[in-house]
Amino acid sequence: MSLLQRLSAAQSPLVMGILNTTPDSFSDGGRHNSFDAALRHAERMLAEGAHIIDVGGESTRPGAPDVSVAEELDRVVPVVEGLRSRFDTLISVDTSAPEVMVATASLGIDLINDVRSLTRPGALAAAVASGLPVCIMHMQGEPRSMQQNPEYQDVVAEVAQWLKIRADECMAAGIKREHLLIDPGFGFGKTAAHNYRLLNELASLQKLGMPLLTGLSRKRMIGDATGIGVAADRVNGSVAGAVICAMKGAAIVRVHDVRETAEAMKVVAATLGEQHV
Ligand SMILES: Cn1c(SCC(=O)Nc2ccccc2)nc2c(=O)[nH]c(N)nc21
Repeated sequence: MSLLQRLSAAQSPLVMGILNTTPDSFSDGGRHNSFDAALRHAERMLAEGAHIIDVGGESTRPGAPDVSVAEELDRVVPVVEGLRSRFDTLISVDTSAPEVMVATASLGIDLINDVRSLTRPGALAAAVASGLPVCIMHMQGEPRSMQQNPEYQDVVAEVAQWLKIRADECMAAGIKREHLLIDPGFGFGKTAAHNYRLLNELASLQKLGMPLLTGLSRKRMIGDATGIGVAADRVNGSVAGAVICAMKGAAIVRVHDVRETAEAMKVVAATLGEQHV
């Protein structure tokens, strides 16, 4: 089934497993090992219940070095080919580069996941030409500086307004409305207070009429609330966040800890599924 078909059939959010292809995410740093390790990681996430694998070639952490398009292509294209040939899974590509969108669209991906919402030169045209569903995400500023001093009058209203305007611009450029997903961008130019206000009022974004994708897994906002400094140790808080997103209407949750999240989504499905007893 296509991504959109899966979304409409689901009783609880689809689980999007995060697959990092950046060599620094593997101890040896070698390219070959990174490829094998990435495919093994994807295989494990699929076995644990992931519906979508999100393949990213560029780290968007504050302070992360810029990655050339060539380097991003080198990391992402082989992994997408490997996933497509080995597994039956939905694939999203986490990129802002039009060249990467074009290259991976021809390989058969199911979603463009651009944290910059197609604002790079050529990205909007590439997304329109691909005919693929696109997730647009709110970010205040740029990854390098976005966390220095995030400020809003009303973060929920401003994020909603920004997403509506950007969605309208994408539709005006030729992206079909049913191909647009929206995302509040937890951690992208927000303080902990901003992030938790957005989480608490997530349901209000449903008025925009597009499926919600959320990604708070292992992020600083979870660390702030739990006092856990090491990202990989933030599993319980991340699963709690995914459940809150699910109960407030998220259609896709982007996570590191697939097994734990997929189990939690079964409890969500049991809860939300009981509409007519
Ligand atoms: C690619 N991508 C990212 S990368 C940032 C990240 O995971 N940081 C992070 C991860 C682990 C620990 C600390 C920070 N976040 C989103 C999101 O929230 N929504 C969508 N749609 N895509 C996204």
